[in-house]
Amino acid sequence: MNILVVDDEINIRKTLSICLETEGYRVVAVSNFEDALSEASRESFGIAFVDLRLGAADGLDLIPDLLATTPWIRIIVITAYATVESAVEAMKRGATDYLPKPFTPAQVKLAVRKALDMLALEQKIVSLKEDLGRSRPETDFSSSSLAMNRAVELARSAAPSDATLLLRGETGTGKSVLAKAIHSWSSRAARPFSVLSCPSLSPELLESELFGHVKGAFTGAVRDNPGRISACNGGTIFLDEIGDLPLSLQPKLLRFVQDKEYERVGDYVTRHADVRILAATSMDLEESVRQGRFREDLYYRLNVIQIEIPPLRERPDDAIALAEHLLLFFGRACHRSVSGFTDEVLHLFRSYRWPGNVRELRNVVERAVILCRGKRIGGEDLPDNLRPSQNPTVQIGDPVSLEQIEEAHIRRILAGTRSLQEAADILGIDQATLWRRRKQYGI
Ligand SMILES: Nc1ncnc2c1ncn2[C@@H]1O[C@H](COP(=O)(O)OP(=O)(O)OP(=O)(O)O)[C@@H](O)[C@H]1O
Repeated sequence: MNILVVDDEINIRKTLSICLETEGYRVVAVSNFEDALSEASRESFGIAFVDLRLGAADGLDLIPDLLATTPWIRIIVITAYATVESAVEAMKRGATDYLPKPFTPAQVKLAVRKALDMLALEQKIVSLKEDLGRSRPETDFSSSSLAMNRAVELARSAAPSDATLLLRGETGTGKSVLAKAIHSWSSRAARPFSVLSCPSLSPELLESELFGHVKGAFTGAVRDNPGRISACNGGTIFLDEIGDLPLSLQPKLLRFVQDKEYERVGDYVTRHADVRILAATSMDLEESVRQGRFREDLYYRLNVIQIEIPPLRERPDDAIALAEHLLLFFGRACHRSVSGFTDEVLHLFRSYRWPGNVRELRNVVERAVILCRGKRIGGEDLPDNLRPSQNPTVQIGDPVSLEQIEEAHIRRILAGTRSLQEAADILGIDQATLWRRRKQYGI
């Protein structure tokens, strides 16, 4: 945790620095308004102690400027001229606490603790909101597959280090949930975890989302954006489908991975942030390196430890165990008392290729729970593509939308091909487009 101290009295700067550093915080102490803003634009601070009288300047004016640069910062105002009015005004402008001079080390520590508790609570609320929004079944990593157990073991052993990890596996195998678990098993667990999906944004937006931008950097940049890296200081960023990171952005990410340094778009100030990078890919990254679409030096930096999640079709017992786990969750969520699957369904689950892996299984179980009218889920509750003997309901010329034709076609091609690259080649689209279609149709 970095703490900024802004006070024109050298003794206060020294005392506060000593007091906070003995508690293990990194402190940057400055004497004036300009230095405070310049430090805040260079580094990410969690807390700032701001004196209300900074020579001729008014510390109150610094509060909105600091918050504009670092929206999550907790500002504790300190002054020898404590009045109710100045305290109220400071709070109105966004300060979180008020410390009258002279103060004791115990008061300082208490104020910091309060600010940190509040920060932690806010982060927890954000992550709980995300979980609620997704209403996700609990992740279940138990497996009877040797390869899957090896992957989870490796993830657990590598979690406490700061090493960059590359998670590999087909779409829907659980790379994102494993990345989140790795973060929760690391010492960064109490700090933010952020996910950025590389194919989901244009190169320009991806750069500004990740590294931030300054006001006026491009059309539409109406205010400063600190970026995910800055907001995640002390935490972890998960870069999904890293193979789709545009070539133009790769040197910037490489520099950040190596030196933890970067610049916001439209800015020349070099910033530093302590963020662990986890990356994932469902592509053949080595092929992308050979074709010059992915930098070799970045590939090696990201690939310090590689964790391979096997596809679901290679672990049929897991498909059954996960299906039962998901059935419990969706049964409860949909208020249905469905007790299990018929033997026919269990057989289909074991033999099906699961091109969309756990994501597809999850969708299949959720749909079946909603449609099921009996006690157990039967073949009639499954989508047609799981029952190869059945005639597909969607055929060219049927009165259906183009989307339905597209979905059925993609499903059939995926079921008959050995790799995503092969499927993409047959469909005549690139892997990023195929990835977006699979997300769209839940395959
Ligand atoms: N072990 C698991 N237990 C429970 N649910 C899981 C598990 N693994 C994956 N899922 C569920 O499957 C879905 C897909 O998982 P996830 O998004 O992590 O896959 P992914 O490999 O990152 O996919 P993509 O490459 O498309 O981003 C999610 O809904 C997730 O909750």
